[in-house]
Amino acid sequence: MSAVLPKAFPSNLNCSHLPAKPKKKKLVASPQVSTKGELVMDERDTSKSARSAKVKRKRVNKESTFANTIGYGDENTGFRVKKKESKAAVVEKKEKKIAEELFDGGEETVLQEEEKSYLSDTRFDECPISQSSLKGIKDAGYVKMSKVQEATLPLILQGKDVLAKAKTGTGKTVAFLLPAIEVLSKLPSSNLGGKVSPINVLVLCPTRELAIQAATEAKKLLKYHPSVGAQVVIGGTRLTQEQRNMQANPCQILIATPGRLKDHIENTTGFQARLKGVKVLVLDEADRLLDMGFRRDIERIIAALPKERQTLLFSATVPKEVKQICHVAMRKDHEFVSTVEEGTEETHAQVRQMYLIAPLEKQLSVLHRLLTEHISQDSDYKVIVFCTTAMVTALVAEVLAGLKFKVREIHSRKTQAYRTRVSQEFRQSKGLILVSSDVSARGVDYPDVTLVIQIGMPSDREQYIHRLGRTGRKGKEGQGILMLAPWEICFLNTVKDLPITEAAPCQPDPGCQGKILEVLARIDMRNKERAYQAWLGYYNSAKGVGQDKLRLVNLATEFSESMGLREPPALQRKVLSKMGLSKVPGFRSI
Ligand SMILES: Nc1ncnc2c1ncn2[C@@H]1O[C@H](COP(=O)(O)OP(=O)(O)OP(=O)(O)O)[C@@H](O)[C@H]1O
Repeated sequence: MSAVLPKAFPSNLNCSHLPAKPKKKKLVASPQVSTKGELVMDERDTSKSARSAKVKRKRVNKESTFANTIGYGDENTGFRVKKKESKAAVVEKKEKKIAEELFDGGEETVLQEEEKSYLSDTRFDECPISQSSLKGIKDAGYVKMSKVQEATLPLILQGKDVLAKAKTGTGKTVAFLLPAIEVLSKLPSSNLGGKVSPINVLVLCPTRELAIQAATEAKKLLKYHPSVGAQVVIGGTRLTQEQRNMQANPCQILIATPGRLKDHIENTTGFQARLKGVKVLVLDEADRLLDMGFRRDIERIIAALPKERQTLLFSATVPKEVKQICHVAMRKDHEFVSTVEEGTEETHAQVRQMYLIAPLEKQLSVLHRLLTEHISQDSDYKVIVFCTTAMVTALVAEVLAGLKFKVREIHSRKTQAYRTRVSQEFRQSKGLILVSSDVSARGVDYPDVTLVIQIGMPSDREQYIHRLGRTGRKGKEGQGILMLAPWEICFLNTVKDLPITEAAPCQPDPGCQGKILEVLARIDMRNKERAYQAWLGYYNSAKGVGQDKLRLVNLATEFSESMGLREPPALQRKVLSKMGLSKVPGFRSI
């Protein structure tokens, strides 16, 4: 099913690359409903909307039946109440309320129908899991298992090592936490309860935000397991504080980022001994944790764990290399589970993907146009703009704030307290743009993100998929736009099997470039220098771009011009040397 894009996104806009968000149709009487109670569908309704229409039609029929019963019925008058007998006034009021609820519910039903795609038919209460876990699940509002949860639970409960692949936003966190908690709850009680109990479940996550989020999910599931505790150890917080927390509170489940965990292994008294209790090791975003950036830390951590343990690897992307090296962590006879059908895309069909090509000097004004269009279409907009590096993220956020967009920024140069606060705010907000580096690329579960924009080529295909996966979660619709400079087109080769289509060229608003230059002129020169250096560092090691150093000089100059600079900033000699660029003519150094 490649490249079939729902026509429900018409390209009838000024900026025609931006799909219009299908308007939620309220099921009050409207011209869309014929006198026969059928839904009149316009041309845009294709298979998906037709599916929704079925549900809507059901509601409409319900409405007319209900309307007949209570004396509504004139569709053209908006189901106004025909006042019959005055003694019926109270009843009428009640009925009207019910009718309103029914109609509001109609819209919700449509959404739920669409959202069901990631769920299986199996209910949690049909599974062999403890009452305490079931109560936690119920309180969390989960009734049916998602497909990946259904597929992995029996295997994990049998004690198998599992490598699991399932699309973004389909409930992988619960898929590994729930059975891990079940394994824990079956351990002899000597393993539980004491304040300095061994660590039994170790979950590793590549980013701090993700670790915090997994801990929050664990706490929901542990609500009725009073003697079991989950703690988090992540960078950017005080090591001593974490040491105290792990001493003072039950900590059978530890959720950690690799660097900080290694720090505890090396510096926290008694920690290694506690790790000897690990029965289940989880690598969330396993492909990321096993790539070169983390591999050493992971090997060091695994060396500190008992060999007799169960290991679970989860991710939305499992490239071949991961299958080849997963023996680093898992037993040979592990099971590979994928809920992504062979030959189908790893991205969601309900997320429309587009790319557009814009030279660097136009990218900010194109971004301005994309955001303005999107905001005008959807007052509940929630957008993530991904940038290549932390300092470029900071710069883009500053420009967008200067252009009066409602923006927050998140990247590794911010303190952890700030990151946690912004992350929390964005999770709960609507009408907000989050400009982010890859700290938000994987795993972070922000509900109802309407659009993901990626500026510049992502580090690889997997990162593209994970960033895109911040929208269209739990079966909802979403949009993704990848903005590339003309010389980044090579990246498209890596995603050519995905249904990503080219957008029509975008004409920025006249006058916008002038405003952007004004904003750029007000930005501190140091921020531009940092962005330039970071940009250079990123593309210097980017596949398909960084090899030709002479070309890189020109591209970096283009980037500095896009920030309104006449000449590129000078870099410290040692920085150029670290990047292997000190002998390349054309860079200015100090
Ligand atoms: N069975 C379920 N029913 C309803 N909602 C669920 C269920 N399981 C998980 N969820 C919710 O689905 C959302 C997505 O889950 P989660 O973040 O674990 O997805 P994921 O597959 O790990 O995504 P990613 O690949 O981006 O990390 C979360 O808000 C979670 O609370």
